[in-house]
Amino acid sequence: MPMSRPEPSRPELPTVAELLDAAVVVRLPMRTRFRGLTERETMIIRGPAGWGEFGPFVEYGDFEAAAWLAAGIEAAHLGPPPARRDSVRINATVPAVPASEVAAVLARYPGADTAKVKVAERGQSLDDDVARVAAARELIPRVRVDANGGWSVDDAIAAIRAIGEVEYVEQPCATVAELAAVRRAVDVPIAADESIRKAEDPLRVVAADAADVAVLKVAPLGGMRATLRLADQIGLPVVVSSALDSAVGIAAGLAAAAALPTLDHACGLGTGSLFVRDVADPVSPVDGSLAPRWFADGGDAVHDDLPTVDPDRDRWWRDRLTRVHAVLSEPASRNILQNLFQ
Ligand SMILES: O=C(O)CCC(=O)C1=CC=C[C@@H](O)[C@@H]1C(=O)O
Ligand SMILES: [Mg+2]
Repeated sequence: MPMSRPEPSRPELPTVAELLDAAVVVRLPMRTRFRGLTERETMIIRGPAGWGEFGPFVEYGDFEAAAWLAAGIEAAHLGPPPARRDSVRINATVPAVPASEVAAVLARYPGADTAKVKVAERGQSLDDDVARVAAARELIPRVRVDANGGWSVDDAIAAIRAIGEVEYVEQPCATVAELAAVRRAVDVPIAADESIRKAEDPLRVVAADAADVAVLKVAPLGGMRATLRLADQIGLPVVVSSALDSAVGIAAGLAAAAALPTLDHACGLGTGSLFVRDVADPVSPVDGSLAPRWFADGGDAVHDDLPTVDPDRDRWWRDRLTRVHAVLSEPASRNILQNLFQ
């Protein structure tokens, strides 16, 4: 069991100079296209409590990125919350690959009993989805699918019927009202992802009876403690999932998952397998589970030789960090920091 420590007292919000000094921009090449990406750019930042990650996707604006920065600062300056378990069951993540490639993807998740299969990929057909899910189902006991809001209500109902039994369907449509309509029409459980992490009010999915499962991502929700607080408020079974983070962000996801009072579903924290190269030694799941790790003195180490970016991209990320830090420092953003910093 990882040691439980008392919660640290509220430190000062680090200055932008402090963060910039301790930040490294990296570009991680990927094995397969995922979320339209073949490389993942992100920033890792060292602080007194270890490494944290600031990796909002490049198209995100500064306001949306503020929660991601809060998460990175929390990790680097406060460290993880007390753990309640020493391993976290994870799902295999199957990108929208041809059915013939599913076995090779699943082979990277030894012992996993759950696969999350991407569906509704732009430019592909329902037949592609049905074939990909069937290929996964042949090899693994439990399959969930994620449509990333790509279906209309009618398309979702038809697709869910064609795909057949699954553990749940994640974000079949874009809006909360559509999720609720699909949920009323089918027997399959519905999970909300974008409807929580991109929502002004993440609890609307509950008020609208729109979901059976909450997919929670540490970075867009503003950190590990924010994730735990939302898990408590939302009152649905939770799946902690990655934001396609480097090993540093995954460590924060694992820490949040390890700190939850209850965790009954496999978590989407195995996306390290999608990278050809990461910021630290990759760890493969053992018996379908990952042990929490933390990148700090006395814990795990990030590589000395990091896959850094060219000066233009480095400057772009540093400018972004500077702007987003300014957003986070505004009084109106204090709620994002949840009173964790002075
Ligand atoms: O949940 C998983 O198995 C992996 C994480 C994952 O699917 C995602 C990570 C990052 C961006 C998202 O498009 C995507 C998701 O929608 O859940
Ligand atoms: Mg999702």
